Amino acid sequence: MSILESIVDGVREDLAVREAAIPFDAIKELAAKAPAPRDAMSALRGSDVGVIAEVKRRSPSKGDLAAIADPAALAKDYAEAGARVISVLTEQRRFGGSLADLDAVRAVVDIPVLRKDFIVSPYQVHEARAHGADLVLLIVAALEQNALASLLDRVESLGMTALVEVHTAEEADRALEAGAKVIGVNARDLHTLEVDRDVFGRLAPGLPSGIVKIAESGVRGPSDLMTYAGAGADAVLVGEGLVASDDPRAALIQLVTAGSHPACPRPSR
Ligand SMILES: O=C(O)c1ccccc1NCC(=O)[C@H](O)[C@H](O)COP(=O)(O)O
Repeated sequence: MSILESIVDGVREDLAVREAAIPFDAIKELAAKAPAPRDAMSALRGSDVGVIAEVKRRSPSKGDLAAIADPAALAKDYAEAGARVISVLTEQRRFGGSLADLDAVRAVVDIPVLRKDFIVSPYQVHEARAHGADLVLLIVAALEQNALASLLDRVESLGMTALVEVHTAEEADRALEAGAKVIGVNARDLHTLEVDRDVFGRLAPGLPSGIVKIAESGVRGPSDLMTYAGAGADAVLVGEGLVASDDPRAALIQLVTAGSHPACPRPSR
């Protein structure tokens, strides 16, 4: 069993517990009552290369990264430092996240918030909305094609944006076939955990110009952002490079400054 399959097994078990506590119809109702989602597409399509800053405590590849006792304070720092979007890992077993983290972040920032999890059920989409998420991650490698297309439709029907994650050319074709508008190319292979920063440069030229292109994983500083920008990234998604630094706010300011520097290649549309 690959690491991704084992994560998804745990996610399904935890989901069954939550669904027993709050049935599907009830979570749908809560989602319908939530304030309207923010416009994530506009946030991601800036004239500079943007940064999606992640709240990430630990990971299967690296173990503990940062304690993050106060996710709201970190999110405020991120927003003030110029993040375009905040990503909140809500998976509990491997990443130490929770929906409470999402609530805490949502309560203190006005920019779009991404629920980063292993979404395999419509329930989790409504749950994300009920907790104030504006975007939801859909990982192609974790989903059959029909499920991917129907979850994507559901995300959009709730006014949210789907960040559809791929790692191979075949997955990119599946994302496009499903109707993805925002595609994240993850440098990390979720089956082996190997990080290959060249994957974005190989896949991005094959994506249509209208697609918002996000480079995910492996950004440790401004030069990685510049490399992804040169390969056509609209934005980069950064976890470890921020949370494991001595000063996440300062580390993010460096990235945001690099993304808006005149020497930084601009997103082409
Ligand atoms: O980070 C991991 O080890 C990991 C393992 C298995 C599935 C997903 C994983 N990470 C999720 C992500 O995609 C990253 O949190 C995100 O792209 C940021 O990556 P990084 O900047 O390298 O922390």
